[in-house]
Amino acid sequence: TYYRHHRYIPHFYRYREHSANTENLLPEVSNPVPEVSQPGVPTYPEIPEVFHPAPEVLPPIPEAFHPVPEVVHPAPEPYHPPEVYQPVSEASSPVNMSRLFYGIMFDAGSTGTRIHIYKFIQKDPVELPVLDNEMYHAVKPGLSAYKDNPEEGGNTIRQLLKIAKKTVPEEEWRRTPVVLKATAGLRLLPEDKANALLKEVRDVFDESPFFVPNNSVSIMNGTNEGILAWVTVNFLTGHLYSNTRRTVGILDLGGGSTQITFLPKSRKTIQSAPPSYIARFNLFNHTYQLYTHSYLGNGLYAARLATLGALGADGLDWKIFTSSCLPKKFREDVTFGGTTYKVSGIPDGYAGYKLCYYEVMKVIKGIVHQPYEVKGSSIFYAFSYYFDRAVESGLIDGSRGGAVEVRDFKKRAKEVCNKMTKYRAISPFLCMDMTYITCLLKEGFGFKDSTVLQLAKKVNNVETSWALGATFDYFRNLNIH
Ligand SMILES: O=c1ccn([C@@H]2O[C@H](COP(=O)(O)OP(=O)(O)O)[C@@H](O)[C@H]2O)c(=O)[nH]1
Repeated sequence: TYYRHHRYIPHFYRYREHSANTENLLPEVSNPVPEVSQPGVPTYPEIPEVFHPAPEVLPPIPEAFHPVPEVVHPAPEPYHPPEVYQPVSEASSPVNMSRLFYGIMFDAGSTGTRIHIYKFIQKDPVELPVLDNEMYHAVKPGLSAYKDNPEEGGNTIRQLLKIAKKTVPEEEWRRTPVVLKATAGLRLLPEDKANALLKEVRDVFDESPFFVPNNSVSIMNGTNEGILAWVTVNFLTGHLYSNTRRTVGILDLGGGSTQITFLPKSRKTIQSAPPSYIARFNLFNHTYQLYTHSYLGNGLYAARLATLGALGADGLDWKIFTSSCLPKKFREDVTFGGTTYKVSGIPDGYAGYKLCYYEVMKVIKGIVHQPYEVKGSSIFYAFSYYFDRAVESGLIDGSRGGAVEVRDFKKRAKEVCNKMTKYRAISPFLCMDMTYITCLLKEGFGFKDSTVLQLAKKVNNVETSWALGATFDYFRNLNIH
């Protein structure tokens, strides 16, 4: 929680290694295009194909395929080991003849920097390549907090790279790409400050032993952020394996921005959307046309400040920003994106759900577009702060996640706001956050009370984040347009 920023020393707050289970199997590579290798540029096994037109009736699964129902189905053609693979030395190979490769993706978010180290295995010749596991690690605060001290920001990256060096075997370092993509935190900074941070990261990458591709450090645009999270979740849930139109939508609530992405079923959704909200990308012989939008300034932490009237305000040294969403006696300095604000409840005023709802409406009304189809029956996966707040408020169990209806958020928001003292210890912002989430879902996107949201932090043991999709995009250009 950022309001305790002054106690933050950048530190590792999560460390885990987990193996993706067999549902993360990547099906076989089809027709690998031999790559012309360029000096200094390592070559990789192709990210195997995750999209095959599914035959109408599935023939029995041959032994060569892991028998994972729904996720893997036999490819229509016999398997030919791709020719582009580099021989992998025995030392780096768990079993003889196995080929493995790694990808390192940094997520420089507004509230934290995370490293994802993905390990893919290509077993030869009868086994399929699998996404074997993800090493995930995070530090707080995010890079933007170092806007006036980029060197220190660079040190957080250096720290995380140490984990990469421990995770990736030394003989793989040289051909393991390291990429960083920044999201809302850097988008919200003045260009010169953001560029100084990016340059610092580039220098840190350059001094590392990993492969630093061209353009490996950048600010990602909101459209790509939405699409790549959609790719991750649909891959991990097995929806990219068959040629059905069945996919799941995603709702991502970050600190600075929020994304909604889904595959529209109805033409009207596409026709009635602002043209920039429709994006296309190619995934293995198929062009997907998605509804996607990222609302900059509508992430949870940016929305708090907007609700308080503090975002972009002047007189920050002396102004105190108040809200009826906060406990009356609450008073604290809060920091977001390296700027500190004085915030308080209304000591002799009213607090509670109704007033709070009215306040947060300002941040949403007329800003968030309601897609035509969202009232329909698509399944949406909601993660990031949707998940965190649902856990904090007791809506779901943190280790298992679960499905909730939009009306559950509303019910819990009312309870939290009308019993603020009870929830004060969990977070003084819980009422504001829960009310904002309710308002965003209902008044913003236009979800019905009965819409079911699948809340997840991980799917099949892999973080639900755009980072895996971005790694696919790196290895195999998805050609987002
Ligand atoms: O692999 C990840 C990446 C992010 N998050 C969560 O997603 C939110 C990230 O918001 P971020 O700081 O990235 O905001 P943005 O910059 O996207 O607005 C926080 O709840 C993180 O804990 C996560 O759970 N796993």
